[in-house]
Amino acid sequence: VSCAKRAKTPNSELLFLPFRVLLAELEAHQDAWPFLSPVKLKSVPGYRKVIKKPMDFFTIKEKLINNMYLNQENFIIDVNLVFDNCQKFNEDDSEIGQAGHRMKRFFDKRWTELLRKQ
Ligand SMILES: Cc1nnc(-c2cnn(C)c2N)n1CCCn1ccnc1
Repeated sequence: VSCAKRAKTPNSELLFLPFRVLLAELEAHQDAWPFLSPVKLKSVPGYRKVIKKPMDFFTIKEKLINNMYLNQENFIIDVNLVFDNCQKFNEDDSEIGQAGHRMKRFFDKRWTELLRKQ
């Protein structure tokens, strides 16, 4: 059975509700623009070579909707992959690099607030 089917129970929907809320907040953030959709590998020289596992907010949302996150850990790993890729490919003082640092700080803050509430 594919993971999508196995995780289709209602409580998993409930379990992942905070992630959908959190992801919506990330997407609505003013500094989210570099991360909203997959990097166009054909038009960004070097990206495919340097970044082994590209990730973006749209892809994360697709995986969430298709129940492909079997636990909280995998969701966090993908979100952090977005920011780690950004830091790897962009200088800290670049536009995109700065956006990535601000987004990571925002995510870390909201994630700990969410955890404390549970
Ligand atoms: C995310 C991310 N990390 N690096 C890039 C990127 C894309 N082109 N160049 C030269 C980069 N350093 N991106 C994607 C940024 C996507 N973007 C750029 C303008 N609007 C969205």
